[in-house]
Amino acid sequence: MRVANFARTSLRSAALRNGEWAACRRSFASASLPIQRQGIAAQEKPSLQQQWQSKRWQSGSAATVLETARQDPSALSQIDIVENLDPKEAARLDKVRNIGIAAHIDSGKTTATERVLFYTGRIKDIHEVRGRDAVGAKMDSMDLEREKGITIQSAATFCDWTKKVPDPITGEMKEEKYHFNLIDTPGHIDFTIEVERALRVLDGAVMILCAVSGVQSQTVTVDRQMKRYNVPRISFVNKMDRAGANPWKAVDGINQKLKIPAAAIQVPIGAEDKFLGVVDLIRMKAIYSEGARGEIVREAEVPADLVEFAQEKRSLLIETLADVDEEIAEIFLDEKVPSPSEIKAAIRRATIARKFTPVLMGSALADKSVQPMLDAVCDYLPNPSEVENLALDQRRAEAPVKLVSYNSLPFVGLAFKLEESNFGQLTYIRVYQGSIKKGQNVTNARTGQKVKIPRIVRMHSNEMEEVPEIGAGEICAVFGVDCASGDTFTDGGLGYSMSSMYVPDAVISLAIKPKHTKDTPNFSKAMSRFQREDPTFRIHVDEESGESIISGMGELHLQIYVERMRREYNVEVITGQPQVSYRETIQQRVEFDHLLKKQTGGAGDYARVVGYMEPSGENGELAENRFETQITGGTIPEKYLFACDKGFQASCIQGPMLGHRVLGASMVINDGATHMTDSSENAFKIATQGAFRKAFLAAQPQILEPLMKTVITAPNEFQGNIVGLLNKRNAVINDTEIGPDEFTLHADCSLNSMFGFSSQLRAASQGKGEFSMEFSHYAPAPMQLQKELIAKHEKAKLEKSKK
Ligand SMILES: Nc1nc2c(ncn2[C@@H]2O[C@H](COP(=O)(O)OP(=O)(O)OP(=O)(O)O)[C@@H](O)[C@H]2O)c(=O)[nH]1
Repeated sequence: MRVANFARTSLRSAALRNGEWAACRRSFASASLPIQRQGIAAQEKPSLQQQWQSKRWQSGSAATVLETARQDPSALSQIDIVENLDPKEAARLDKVRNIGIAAHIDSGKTTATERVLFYTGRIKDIHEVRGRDAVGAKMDSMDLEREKGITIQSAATFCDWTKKVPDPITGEMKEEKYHFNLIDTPGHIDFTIEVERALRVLDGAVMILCAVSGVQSQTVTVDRQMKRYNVPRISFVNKMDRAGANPWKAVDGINQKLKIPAAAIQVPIGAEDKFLGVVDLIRMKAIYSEGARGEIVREAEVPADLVEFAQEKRSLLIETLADVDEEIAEIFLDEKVPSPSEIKAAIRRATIARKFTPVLMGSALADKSVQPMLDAVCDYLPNPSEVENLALDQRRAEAPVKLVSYNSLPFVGLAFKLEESNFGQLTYIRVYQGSIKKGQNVTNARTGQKVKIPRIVRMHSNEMEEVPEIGAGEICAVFGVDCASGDTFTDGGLGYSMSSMYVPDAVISLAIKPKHTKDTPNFSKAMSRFQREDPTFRIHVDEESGESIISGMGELHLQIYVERMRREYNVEVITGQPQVSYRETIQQRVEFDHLLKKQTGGAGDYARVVGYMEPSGENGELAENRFETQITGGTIPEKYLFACDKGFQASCIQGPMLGHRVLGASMVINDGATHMTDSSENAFKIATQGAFRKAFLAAQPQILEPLMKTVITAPNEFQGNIVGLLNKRNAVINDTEIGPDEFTLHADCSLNSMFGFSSQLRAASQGKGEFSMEFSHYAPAPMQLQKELIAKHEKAKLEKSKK
């Protein structure tokens, strides 16, 4: 990395000698400014933009610019608008930050958010998670969250932060007001969809780490999610007051485990119960949080005994930045020391480009050093105009178009979360372009339906504040809009749609029914609400047993819904044992020629389908199910082929072996026959299902089970016991890190073997071990298990047929 930078730097030096440095620097700065969302590779300067720029210089008129944007928004970039079009709009956006707080379980996300709300004047008092006053933190508004001390649903809020900045000329302190839209997310993997949808719509994130544990299993998951949505982040090492706190372990973890260049921009003053504050390495100032709740921020000289250490860490910060930022590399190579403003600008550029994360530290619980973290949000995370968001223009063959956070452009927003409230469905919307007003008509891009927005609110946890309008780049919630999570709304005929969030597969299921039949209507109501709100929670009726089966991300996920049913809908339920969600697949190609022919008087059924089934992936890899038709000569008309596709999709939902979903199967229909009077869409659907079943069972079928990435941390003395537990479960241990006190073990375990593991781990580690599990992939289940599952399934079918 550094070698590459050296090469670039010498080019840069040549440019400098030729007096081109200023131009070169401008073009570098603007090319690296916007970050790209939705996974489309960043372009340097699109030609359309260049065309547009020349247009801008020719016309020089704001009205023409706006008209061009309306006719062809793809010809504009955020930089053009923000820097050149409307200074007022640019100034508004410059002070907006849409941020999420995400981290491993129990790192202190909710505790830190509570301080943010207090220091920004949003709440009057601080209440703790599981605090003695039994009030609970503001963002954990659900009773269950307060009782269990865990966050279950993400909660949105907004607040204004007044940052004090020195005037560059006079040096006098002046105030700058920033507006934050903030989402606190759950840490537990079972509620991971909440993190997915928050990160999908946020522009930046604060990744919290524990000062004792550093990078933990869920930190790795959250890191993956941030990378999925190209979200830049700052890192905050919390719990500096805890015994054994060591922020450098977290910094190393980010560099080594998450592979993100990271450097501390602060060093701690004191540690554990003597933790007093931090040294700001950029300005070389000590910052203390004082007053009853740390509300007084006092700056002082760096304590003498810390000067040398702080200098050392400052040099390390500059060195790390030189690796990821060309301007600092240049200064570094010239053996000069960059100024504080040069360091800050480099951190901002590199963070927004996702090449670097600055690391801050503090203790939310001890009310220490939270305010500098808020300043860092303003300094280093992007404003909405610095993030490139794309939509697909459905009227122009889904051509990607840039959305511009500019109020006067047509409205485009994404519904990222639904919630049932006393006043009807509440839909959370991120406004990407244009503004949205109360009473305005908007169109749902998926359904084409036009809806009127009767009410707009800003959410503050479970409270809401009604507003008449929300501008571009903001987050709000609206009432009375019937839609699905992930729908795009636009002004009239804009025809744009945005990509939705990633929804992981359910891995666990259980049979459920109301205890008393009188509760059935409420049971159904609750089920349909939970399904609408949470795309990872699903319900279906098992055709063979007739039971309702709910499925989700883990035991806790399903338990929470069972509990919510009791509390919120007054429905007691009976549940079966949690079951693993298996998958069924095939291993070889099989041809079929299936005829459905029924003549029972009157109109009969006739359909013949010919083709083959084979694994849909190559070289034994699993791929999505695929249906294809290769009919020549019209032996099966188009409308019947459509019915065949439906038959295929239905067969994939309940596989022929266990009734679990099918994965990795491909079906091709290349011939067939119809009958003048007896053929129908239904006949072709049933014929395809019949062909599927026969061919599937002949194609070396196999049952797949979910394998879970499992991470266990425990004190070193229990390592033997825990490895023993894993061996009994045939787990594959991939890695073990041994620290001075604790070890961390990474293993792949089958979900089936992990039932009851938490109590056994507790027993094997005197309650000191922790583990987390996340779905990794599907793999063939052991032969013996496959046989047992099939036998059990056949037995259940037989018993049902006897009834
Ligand atoms: N010692 C210490 N404890 C802390 C600190 N911050 C939070 N805690 C404690 O850690 C526990 C978890 O805190 P939360 O704020 O609920 O953590 P979270 O990350 O929001 O938790 P989930 O959303 O459930 O993953 C609580 O008991 C807090 O009091 C800190 O700075 N120091």
